[in-house]
Amino acid sequence: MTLTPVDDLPERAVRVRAPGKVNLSLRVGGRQADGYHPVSTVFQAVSVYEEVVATAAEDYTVTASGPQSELVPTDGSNLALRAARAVAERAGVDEGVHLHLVKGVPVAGGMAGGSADAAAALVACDALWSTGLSRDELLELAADLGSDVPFSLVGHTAVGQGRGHLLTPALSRGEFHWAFAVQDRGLSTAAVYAAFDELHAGAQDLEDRDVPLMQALLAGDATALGAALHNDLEAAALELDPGLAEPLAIATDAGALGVVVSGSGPTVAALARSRQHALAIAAAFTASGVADRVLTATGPVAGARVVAGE
Ligand SMILES: C[C@](O)(CO)[C@H](O)COP(=O)(O)OP(=O)(O)OC[C@H]1O[C@@H](n2ccc(N)nc2=O)[C@H](O)[C@@H]1O
Ligand SMILES: Nc1ncnc2c1ncn2[C@@H]1O[C@H](COP(=O)(O)OP(=O)(O)OP(=O)(O)O)[C@@H](O)[C@H]1O
Repeated sequence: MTLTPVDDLPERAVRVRAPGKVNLSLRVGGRQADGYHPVSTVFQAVSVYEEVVATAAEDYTVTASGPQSELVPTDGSNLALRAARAVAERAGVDEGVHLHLVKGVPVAGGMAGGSADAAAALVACDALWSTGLSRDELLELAADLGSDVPFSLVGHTAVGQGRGHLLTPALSRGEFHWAFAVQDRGLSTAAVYAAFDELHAGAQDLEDRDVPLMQALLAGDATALGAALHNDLEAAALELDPGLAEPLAIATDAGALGVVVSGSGPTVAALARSRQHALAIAAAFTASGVADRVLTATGPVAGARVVAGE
């Protein structure tokens, strides 16, 4: 098969874009026998993107560019490379691929950057090799790669249950505006869940706690959404990284409608009234020196999709 060359892509190459996420609500139960925690979460995909360019090759290799790309492993542990191998194995493909990752999502930042790479690689390899895997097959491969990978595939807004991998689409009206305080230092997701165990003995009740949040989304009401933001991992992230109290406070002072640690942190997500207000909160983060980098974004946005080379 020869794919039509598009813009600067070589022949037999596919470019895919996948979004990062914010957990608008993340409720966590007690650790299960398999080492994971049952969660009830509401994901929103945001316009902070990873790009993956997959080029036909004999071997499996990966390179990365963009902010913090030096932190991304380029050996077999790379989640995107593992995703490519999973597609090949499932579809019986006997060739390799070179993946180039353009990092836009913070690394180890709680916004699912590695998961977005994996979701993008699944979609890219499926297209590159014309494997024609079904949506359900891709979702199954995604869940095996990581709890957040299925959501990076589907995007928009969804409720996640189980490990976070069982998704139900949720209705959301309009566009929400965000400012993010990004840190160079990452937080290990496993370490944050372990700190959560130390802080919380016994299971939490996960049932029906997000009715006001779902209503806020349905109404497109940013003020109500801001009031409903919630993260059970926030105290654990703050325990491991007490400095995160500063961006949380700065965003509140700057009039954020709500502010929350994103997933397992350390990125802090502030919900703004408008695009202008998001820029003002980002400027407050920068001026006060509480972030190594700032981002502004909107949500919800689509999941992993081919942008060139199909
Ligand atoms: C914090 C969140 O980003 C919220 O969406 C996710 O729960 C984490 O998703 P992820 O990074 O894809 O996590 P995985 O790669 O599946 O798991 C990494 C580690 O996090 C812990 N983990 C993850 C998900 C979960 N429901 N319970 C857990 O205890 C486990 O120690 C696991 O070994
Ligand atoms: N393609 C990848 N990009 C980034 N990190 C990767 C990748 N593959 C494996 N990793 C490893 O996974 C770790 C977590 O990376 P990631 O950027 O996905 O964290 P995260 O955004 O906090 O994840 P989540 O929000 O899903 O918990 C990194 O420290 C890195 O060692």
